[in-house]
Amino acid sequence: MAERAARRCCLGWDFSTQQVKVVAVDAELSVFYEDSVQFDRDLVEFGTQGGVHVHKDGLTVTSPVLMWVQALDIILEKMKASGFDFSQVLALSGAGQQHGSVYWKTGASQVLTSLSPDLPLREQLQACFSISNCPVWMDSSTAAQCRQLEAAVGGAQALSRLTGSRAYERFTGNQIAKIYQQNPEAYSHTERISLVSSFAASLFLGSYSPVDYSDGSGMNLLQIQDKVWSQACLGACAPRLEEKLGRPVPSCSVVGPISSYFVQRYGFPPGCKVVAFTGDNPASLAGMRLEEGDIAVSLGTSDTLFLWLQEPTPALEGHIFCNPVDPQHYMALLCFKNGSLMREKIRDESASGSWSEFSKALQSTEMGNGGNLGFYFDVMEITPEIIGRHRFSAENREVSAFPREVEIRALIEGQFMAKKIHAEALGYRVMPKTKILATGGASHNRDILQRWGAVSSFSPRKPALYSSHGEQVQSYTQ
Ligand SMILES: Nc1ncnc2c1ncn2[C@@H]1O[C@H](COP(=O)(O)OP(=O)(O)O)[C@@H](O)[C@H]1O
Ligand SMILES: O=C(CO)[C@@H](O)[C@H](O)COP(=O)(O)O
Repeated sequence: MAERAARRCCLGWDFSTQQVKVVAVDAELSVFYEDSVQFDRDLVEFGTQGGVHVHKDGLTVTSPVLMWVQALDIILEKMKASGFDFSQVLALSGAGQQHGSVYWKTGASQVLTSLSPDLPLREQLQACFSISNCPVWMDSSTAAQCRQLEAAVGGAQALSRLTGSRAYERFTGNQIAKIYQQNPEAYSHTERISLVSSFAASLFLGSYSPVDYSDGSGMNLLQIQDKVWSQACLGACAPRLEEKLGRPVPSCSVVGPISSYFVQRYGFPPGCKVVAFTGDNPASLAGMRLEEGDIAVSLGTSDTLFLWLQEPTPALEGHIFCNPVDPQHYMALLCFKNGSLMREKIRDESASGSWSEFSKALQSTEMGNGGNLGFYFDVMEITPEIIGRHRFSAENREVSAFPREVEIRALIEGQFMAKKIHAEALGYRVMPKTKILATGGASHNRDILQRWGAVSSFSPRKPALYSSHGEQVQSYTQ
């Protein structure tokens, strides 16, 4: 305990789809404290599944904002109970699931700046939001708003050149437009709109934290080259939007010292710096120290593929975001919605809910699956827009079912084949020195990673595959 008390550190937070996580990192970059609060397990009163509520239309997907606030209360109390020495925290920053948005009610900023250290955040912030269920990245209910936005700026290609992406249903500008159109009263009572990342930073700051360039690129609102809001896009989405968003800032900006609430309640030093929070994928690019030529695959709730780019190359598929490390550079990203939750479903149906049974099935089947192929999209996919389960036998006939081991391998090979095909179509190239770095919950599963390595090796140039802990899972030499 004495040693822990003397350890100066920085905290990293992650407000992701299924949980809030924290890590403490010391001066040698060693992680010496980790904790998490899982929404479904630890906050059952909110009744989420996978951290979200899927509405009756099957398209609208939201999360309760107070669940995120309470998760922060719980995790800080757990840290305090474990004897964590907050006085040694020099700075903190973090990440949030991308695209989700939080709507602060008029007067909320006053509450944020005058929080009482005697009460948890949840109790004090309950009346601070004009929308209690926040749209999140899994939402695909804004097709109409997407078409309106593209029409307003001269088409999908023009929007992509300007903001890095054609209109996507989960992107925040389209979500804001839907809220303005369907609930104008709530919109007019909103004084500030945050992303999940800048919302989390605002809690620590005790005032509104700006949106950073990198996460701001996932809104269909930011001109990614000039780093300013596009007036055409703002105007197409909702009135008086610029004042509700505030000015965007570089992702590495120090946005201020920690709020006195955390100093008094937990013992943080008053000088503890809050660095702008960003999106979880940009944060992974920074944290994995991705270099040019490397490809990262994040296997969180979503599966994403991303890489560092010098120059933006906007297209009709995939996204270009501002780079979180170097504001002159960019990152490219592909997002697949049917990631971990789809794997969990097949695990439950075909492997008795056990990852080790799932692994055994992968080990007992051959690469290529005897010619059987499967593509599994239980929810409307993002890349490409498709839904349903599609299985093909070795004779290329569509079939309705596979034996369980074949089903499991078809899922994993199909998921990674789709990633490879879409990535190559966008010009991602696996070079002899390419490292493929894997992160996210499913990257702990060596058997899944090994199949991914095998699918990558269909390429004539063969990469090495690493887990986020730097362990080489598979190496292919020429
Ligand atoms: N051993 C494992 N094998 C495969 N998937 C796993 C394993 N452990 C965890 N996962 C998956 O990781 C997912 C959560 O990943 P995580 O990166 O924590 O998500 P998020 O950050 O989006 O909340 C779960 O949905 C789960 O399916
Ligand atoms: O929509 C995207 C990226 O564009 C998702 O990747 C979200 O950022 C959610 O991330 P995870 O919770 O799956 O890590």
